[in-house]
Amino acid sequence: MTVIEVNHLRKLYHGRAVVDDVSLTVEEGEIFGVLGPNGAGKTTTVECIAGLRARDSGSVSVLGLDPSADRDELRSVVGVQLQSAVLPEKIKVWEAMDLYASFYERPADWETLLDRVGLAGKRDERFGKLSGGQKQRLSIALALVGNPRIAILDELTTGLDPQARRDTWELIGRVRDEGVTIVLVTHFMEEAERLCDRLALIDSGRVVAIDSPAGLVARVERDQTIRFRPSGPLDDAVLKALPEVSDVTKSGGTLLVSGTGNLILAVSAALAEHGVSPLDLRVEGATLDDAFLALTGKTIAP
Ligand SMILES: Nc1ncnc2c1ncn2[C@@H]1O[C@H](COP(=O)(O)OP(=O)(O)OP(=O)(O)O)[C@@H](O)[C@H]1O
Repeated sequence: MTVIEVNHLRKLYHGRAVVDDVSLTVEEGEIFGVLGPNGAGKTTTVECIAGLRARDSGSVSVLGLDPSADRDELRSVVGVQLQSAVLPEKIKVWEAMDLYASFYERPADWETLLDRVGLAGKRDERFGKLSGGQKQRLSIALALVGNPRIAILDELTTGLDPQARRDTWELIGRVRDEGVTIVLVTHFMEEAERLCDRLALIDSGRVVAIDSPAGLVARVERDQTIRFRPSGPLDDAVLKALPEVSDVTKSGGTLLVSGTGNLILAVSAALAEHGVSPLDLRVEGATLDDAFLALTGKTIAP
């Protein structure tokens, strides 16, 4: 079931279109990513979906509601976590949860929610004393306190260390498993690749492609590269003779073999035939950034 439908969305600031032509649909129960470089119009797009900004043209439907006309109804079904935390430093964790819960007719039990985001032990801590990861998890709990069917999360893990980032991804996966549809704005390729079922790549206010992460990467015709240390002597000619292999280079004791098709299978079989094992084997393929580059001529990474 489609829960969000955006058609030809356009938003101007001072006469400049920052969202120029965005069309997308989000299906119930998926994690839908909005990925693109800084300033691409991602936040503005989701703010129009959440009813926080008025669009200039185009249509937006969220669970059958129009965000610009049905704001109150929308608020009870859509939870939003925005980029910057707006809580006062001195507010305690439980006070923030209690306050946000009071905005809703049928709020979630916030004690259970705090437990789910791993903050039960911090209920009496002041917001200003929380670590970056804890603040982020609190903002996720606040976005979920109204029992939303859709959660919109903007730059979820910016500023977090790698462990806190992975913990947050795991949390979001669990929230989705409980039935909440998630729209995730990000400029982290790894986050998009690991977490999202489908992604809209956005550049300069326009959607350049929508697909699964694997589907986007598969659009890039790029050689794969395999790196390994051969366990014994091996004549390069053995590998070069394989139709899948386009190039073989040596760097110290490491071989770099590039090619297309089922390269790994072909190389492994040839090595096995010659009694050689590939040590420290690594496979490098195309990434989402390669896909973005192929589609726009630009890279997402700053
Ligand atoms: N209220 C505003 N008034 C004027 N310009 C704005 C306003 N909000 C955003 N912009 C501009 O609109 C463009 C798109 O901003 P937006 O925040 O939607 O991009 P983004 O893709 O989310 O990027 P980021 O990841 O940097 O937030 C940017 O050039 C930004 O400076």
